[in-house]
Amino acid sequence: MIELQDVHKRFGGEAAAVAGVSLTVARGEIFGVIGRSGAGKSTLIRLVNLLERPSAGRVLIDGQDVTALEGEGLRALRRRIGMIFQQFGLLGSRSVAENVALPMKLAGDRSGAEIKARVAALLERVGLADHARKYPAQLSGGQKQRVGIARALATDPAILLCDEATSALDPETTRSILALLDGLNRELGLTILLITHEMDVVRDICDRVAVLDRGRVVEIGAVADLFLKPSHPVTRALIAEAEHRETPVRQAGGRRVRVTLTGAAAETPFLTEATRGLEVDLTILDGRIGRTRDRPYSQLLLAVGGRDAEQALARLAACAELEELAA
Ligand SMILES: Nc1ncnc2c1ncn2[C@@H]1O[C@H](COP(=O)(O)OP(=O)(O)OP(=O)(O)O)[C@@H](O)[C@H]1O
Repeated sequence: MIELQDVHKRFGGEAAAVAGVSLTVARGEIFGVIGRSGAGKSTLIRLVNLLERPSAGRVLIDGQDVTALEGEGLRALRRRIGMIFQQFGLLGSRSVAENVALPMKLAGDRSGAEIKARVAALLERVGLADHARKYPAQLSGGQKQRVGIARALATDPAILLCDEATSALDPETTRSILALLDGLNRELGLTILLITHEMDVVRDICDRVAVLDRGRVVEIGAVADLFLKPSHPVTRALIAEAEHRETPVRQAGGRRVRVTLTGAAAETPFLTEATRGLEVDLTILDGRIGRTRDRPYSQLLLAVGGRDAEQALARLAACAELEELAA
């Protein structure tokens, strides 16, 4: 659906903002790109709808090379790709309904009555049916982003690009906007490419994620895999920051193992089962329990000692992924 092939973007003589990125976003997927400030995220997402032109490489949408599109071809592409922004990008002099109607008016392929009906339906869907006549300045940040989403969907795009769409919002409003995007993805099969510097956003809503560092993808994969077994230092640091913690502070004797379970197994009493009837000293040194978009996970750092430690570890290994760490 979205395919970037060895895409580069250089501004003047500076180091390349995007330095050879290749990735594919499947139809109907929510794909996240995460990275620190300056990593090249905004540039990357703007290359998809050609708000920026690649210096080298190709951008394909549904198999079509769009890199060289101009004029009507480019306008048609932008109607297939909606976009929302951190600062919402609404026109302050237009009402909510007028903001949402604008892309349809510009496209010029719907009657006034059709536009009116579609604006009403879109505002209803984003929960703003009662705010059509208001102006952006009268809305909260979350409401403004809802207008942004309605406007982005006005031309019925198959793809939605989200450029730090929740970064200006508080945590609760962020969750409500993510829930809206999640629902739209499921209902409409909307493909969503989002960029963010927040690992929480990726964990809650994305299917897959790429980590961008200095214009390059340093790690890519399913969110649960990357989140629970990060291999690149940048990924590790982003996760540690999101969880507000350093590596474990507790100490205990015995063998140190990291136990990871995802899916239904994560919600079983696996510690009880692993130690039932055994003489084991089990200390939980650290733990992460939560869920990614599609599955629950439990990841515990344990110290396992006592006479039957071996047996308990064997039982754990049978139901979980087990990684032994240096003591
Ligand atoms: N129009 C431009 N002209 C010159 N340099 C640019 C332009 N846009 C971006 N850059 C540079 O490209 C690099 C990547 O910027 P970009 O905004 O894509 O990163 P980012 O990961 O989105 O960061 P942030 O989250 O801070 O926006 C930076 O060094 C930036 O200064």
